Amino acid sequence: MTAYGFVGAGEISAAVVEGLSAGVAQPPAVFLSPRGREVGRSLAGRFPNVRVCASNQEVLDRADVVVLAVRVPVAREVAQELSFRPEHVVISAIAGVPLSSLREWTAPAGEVVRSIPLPQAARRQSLTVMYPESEVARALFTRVGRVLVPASESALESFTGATAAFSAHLDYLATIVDWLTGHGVDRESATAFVTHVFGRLGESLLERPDALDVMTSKHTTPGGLNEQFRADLREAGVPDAVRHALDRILERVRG
Ligand SMILES: NC(=O)C1=CN([C@@H]2O[C@H](COP(=O)(O)OP(=O)(O)OC[C@H]3O[C@@H](n4cnc5c(N)ncnc54)[C@H](OP(=O)(O)O)[C@@H]3O)[C@@H](O)[C@H]2O)C=CC1
Repeated sequence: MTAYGFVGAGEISAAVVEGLSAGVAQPPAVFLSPRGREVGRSLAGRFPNVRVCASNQEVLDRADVVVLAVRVPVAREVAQELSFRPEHVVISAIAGVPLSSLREWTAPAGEVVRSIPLPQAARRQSLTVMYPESEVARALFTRVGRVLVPASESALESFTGATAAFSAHLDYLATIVDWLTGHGVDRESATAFVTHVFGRLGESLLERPDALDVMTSKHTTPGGLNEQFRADLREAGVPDAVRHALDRILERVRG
């Protein structure tokens, strides 16, 4: 069975490793780099298939499939210090580092793939965007959810841009909670209501491919309250602000 190595044992590696291991009858062998000691120790303590190596190079020596999951500023230095082999398949989770750089840093590795695994990998519910198509990367990410391969590297970068919207989305929900608490509702009830309503809305969106259009029109009765609220936000320039902010993220992602 394929052995997986992870250089960078932080939040996203922990999610993928948990998805590969938790409750799996025959989990693959997983080798972790020594940095991020807390995460590594915890994963190795929970899962017998997981081992923390003495060095980043040991990870490469033990695994043919190597996931790079360090932060952008250290990525070049970390990769260039290592000796890759032609048999290595390198799967980068690092946002904003193009395939051309990754190939240069990891030569003579045989295959290099970019990916955007999601934290839901821990529950095997990631929808991992990856590029280019790769049987080996697909096999890894299918173990922790589903896979989406866009038409180009540039499209993968657009998906990276979209991931920047998570926090603002949660902030929008927190604004509604705050507004409720300023209008006669205690914080606990406000939070319970908002997380319930929008959590269930999220579940409904997953049910069918056209759900976004269908749900939007279902919740926009002509002359109704939702229509008025949406029109107010549009008039205030919210969609344009979202597009502009995403454009700025994409510029940053593309360096
Ligand atoms: N979090 C997410 O949802 C997603 C993250 N990504 C990408 O994955 C990458 C990692 O993100 P994330 O997991 O959140 O970051 P974290 O900061 O949680 O993890 C990064 C890990 O890299 C370790 N590290 C630092 N220097 C080295 C080194 N020289 N050798 C080996 N390991 C090192 C850190 O160790 P220490 O703690 O000791 O500093 C830390 O454990 C980023 O590039 C990010 O863009 C991609 C998709 C989703």
